[in-house]
Amino acid sequence: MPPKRKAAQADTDEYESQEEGALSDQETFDKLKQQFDVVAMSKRARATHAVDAASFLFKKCDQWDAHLKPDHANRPLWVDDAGRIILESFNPLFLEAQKFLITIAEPQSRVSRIHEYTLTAHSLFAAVSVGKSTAEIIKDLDGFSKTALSPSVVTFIEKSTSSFGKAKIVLKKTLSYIESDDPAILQKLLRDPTIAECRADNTDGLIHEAAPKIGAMAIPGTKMAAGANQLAQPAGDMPQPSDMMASLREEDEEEELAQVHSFQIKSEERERVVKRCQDIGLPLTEEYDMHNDTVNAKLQIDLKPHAQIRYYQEAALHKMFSNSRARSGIIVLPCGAGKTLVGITAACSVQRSVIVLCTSAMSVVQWRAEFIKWSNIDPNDIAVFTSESKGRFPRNAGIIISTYTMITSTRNRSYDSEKVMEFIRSREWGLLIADEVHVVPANIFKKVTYSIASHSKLGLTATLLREDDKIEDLNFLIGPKLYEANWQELAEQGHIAKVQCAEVWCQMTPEFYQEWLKPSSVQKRALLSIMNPKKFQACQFLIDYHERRGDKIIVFSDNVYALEKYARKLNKAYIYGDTPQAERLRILENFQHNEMVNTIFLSKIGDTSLDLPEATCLIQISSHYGSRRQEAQRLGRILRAKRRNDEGFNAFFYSLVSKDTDEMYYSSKRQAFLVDQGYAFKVITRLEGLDKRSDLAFYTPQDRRELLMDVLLAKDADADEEKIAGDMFGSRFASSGGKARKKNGARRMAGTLSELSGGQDMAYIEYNKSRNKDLKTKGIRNDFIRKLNRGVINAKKAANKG
Ligand SMILES: Nc1ncnc2c1ncn2[C@@H]1O[C@H](COP(=O)(O)OP(=O)(O)OP(=O)(O)O)[C@@H](O)[C@H]1O
Repeated sequence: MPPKRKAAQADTDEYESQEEGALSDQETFDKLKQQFDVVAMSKRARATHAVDAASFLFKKCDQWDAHLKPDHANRPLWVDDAGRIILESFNPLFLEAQKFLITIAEPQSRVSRIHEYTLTAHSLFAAVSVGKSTAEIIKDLDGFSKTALSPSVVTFIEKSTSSFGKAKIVLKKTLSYIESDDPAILQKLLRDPTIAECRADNTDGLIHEAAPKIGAMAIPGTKMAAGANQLAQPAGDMPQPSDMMASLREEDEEEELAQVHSFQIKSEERERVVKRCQDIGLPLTEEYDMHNDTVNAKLQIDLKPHAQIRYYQEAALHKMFSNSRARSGIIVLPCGAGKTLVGITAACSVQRSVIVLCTSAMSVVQWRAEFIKWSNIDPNDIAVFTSESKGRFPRNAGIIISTYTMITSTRNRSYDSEKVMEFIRSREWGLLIADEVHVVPANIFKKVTYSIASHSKLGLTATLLREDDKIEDLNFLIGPKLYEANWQELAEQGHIAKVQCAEVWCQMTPEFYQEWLKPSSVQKRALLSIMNPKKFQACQFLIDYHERRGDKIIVFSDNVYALEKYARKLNKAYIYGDTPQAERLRILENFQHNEMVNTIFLSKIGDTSLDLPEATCLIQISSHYGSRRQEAQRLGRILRAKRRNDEGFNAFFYSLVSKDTDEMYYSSKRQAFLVDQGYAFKVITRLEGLDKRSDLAFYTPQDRRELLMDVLLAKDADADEEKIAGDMFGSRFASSGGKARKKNGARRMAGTLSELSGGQDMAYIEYNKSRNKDLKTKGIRNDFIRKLNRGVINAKKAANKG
């Protein structure tokens, strides 16, 4: 038997001998998995020790005392027996250890001096998928660790990694197969009732065929690509002719004999199979050997010579493309760090048809423009599939950019849309790029993977965060997390802006707090906290301050009642779900180009559905509940600031909270992710000079009383979070009782109070006209800006047509 087969046989024997005790192995694996689930541990701890939720994290770890290595001070890691890893960022070996940990573990928290990681089955799965062997992982982890690794950690690593890579999920002519070079593995899988149920045919046998050859590759835009030829083996190491013939013959023999075995599964059951395989400890890899794909046409695309990808983009792409194959998975980079270019480079590496899915039609336009900016693709080869444009590409290979909604919504599909969908369904795609993948609900993504037969998938996101624990699903639907960048590091290097985060505590005024303390509905209390006059003044004060500094400011309010009140009173333009498209565009374009429009107010429509221009200051006045994802996403709006490389430049992120109300609790919950990314939230309890400003709104007791009356007269529904029609992403965390606002429905009675009290509120009347209308009627004053805006609109129209 030739060596390779012998090895395969040995593997099988080993596997089968393990299988004799399969039940206990499985049990051990499950137990270990449970043991290593820190989230579940913390939930359990909370349930059993209701007093506090954190002390269990600081329990004494016996093994640390017993096995502290003599030179522990030089080593940067603590690894406890549950797989939690603490990394000292001040240790000389920090950078090396960090590089290693990013590959094998999940970053949990990266505050300035101490970073925390966790070993999970997924992270180890990802580590092996990028070429780390079990022995290497254990050796390096032990090498960096101050103590000897506990046996449970070693067993967990061994168990999680040993079965990895034994079976793959592959696509052939748009059909899905489970493939392995060891038939025993497939037989074992087929003995599992869930997997057997998902099999596409009823036969017992397997399909046998010759194994494909493996090629070599370089990622475009990297140094390696630039000198790919020179990187071939140096002449001294080249085998001599006689050796070469012998090795070629050997290769030939192996090629003749190397076989792969497979069985077909139902495409619609793909996720179930992937999940089941993971659960039984035989995770499937999804790899695409594009260089040997002779079925799908090659796409003519390469990066333009000026495109030089940055080191972290290259690191992320290497995780995807080592081994000359494309491996499916998720790349996590902060907003503004250049996820689009990562996606485009991946497309240039795969060089087969690509489908890109975005969350909004605006992003579709952006992606198209970026493809043209960074690559030499013929623009005709890029088709856009949105409600306005139903393009297909003319040649055999091309790119389609669309939205999740277009691909998944089946209701009222037009004839043209159905034709494009047929076009998409009937072909194989080399790469599926899923943008903003963390906001896509799992059921939507399941529909996507069912409609689109893609050989590889790349998920792009800034945060793998969801409040509903559904993030795990992405592991089955796309693949493991391949790379996650360190936000602070990128900020230090000027790739994203440095941000000063502050929580501003606003005292409730006595009259507002008195009402707040009364037994009233949750909604009323929420409105009282948001409309607290001191908060209003703080907002006005900060806007003034930052406008004077030349900042562009976005004020976020999830509550539309407050949004309108604040924006109108301060004479600023605002956008919420019901703002017509043309008005939205006009406001955003003015914000971008018009020096007179430096502040805009946005509802949560700004989180996912708008292409927001760059801002340098964010102020949150109301945010429902503790969504860490939304907080991170909003911070991302200012990370792109172009002035980030100016000496001492900082962007600003303020959260205004009414003191001693529920807002304080939610605010700290929301900050958790950013704190873990190393952002320090300063608490500002007093804004210097605010009390002396008689020009601020609600300065007089009379004004404040009138505002209070107004709030008390408001309906409870006014406190509900906005629900945005057709927004499949943003509404996941909406309050269940929230009702969609009808178009122009809930406009509150302007000037009610003056009418009720019989008094005249001059200030209120003066500012009560909407700045939105102002922008519309007066239009844009500056000729240059007008031209520019016309250009932008025309370009967008042209892009949509294309
Ligand atoms: N390697 C690079 N060289 C030069 N410019 C780059 C590079 N990578 C990204 N950029 C630029 O950085 C900016 C931000 O990139 P991009 O919009 O892709 O970020 P992002 O991570 O997708 O952000 P968001 O999540 O906010 O959409 C863009 O102007 C882009 O052209």
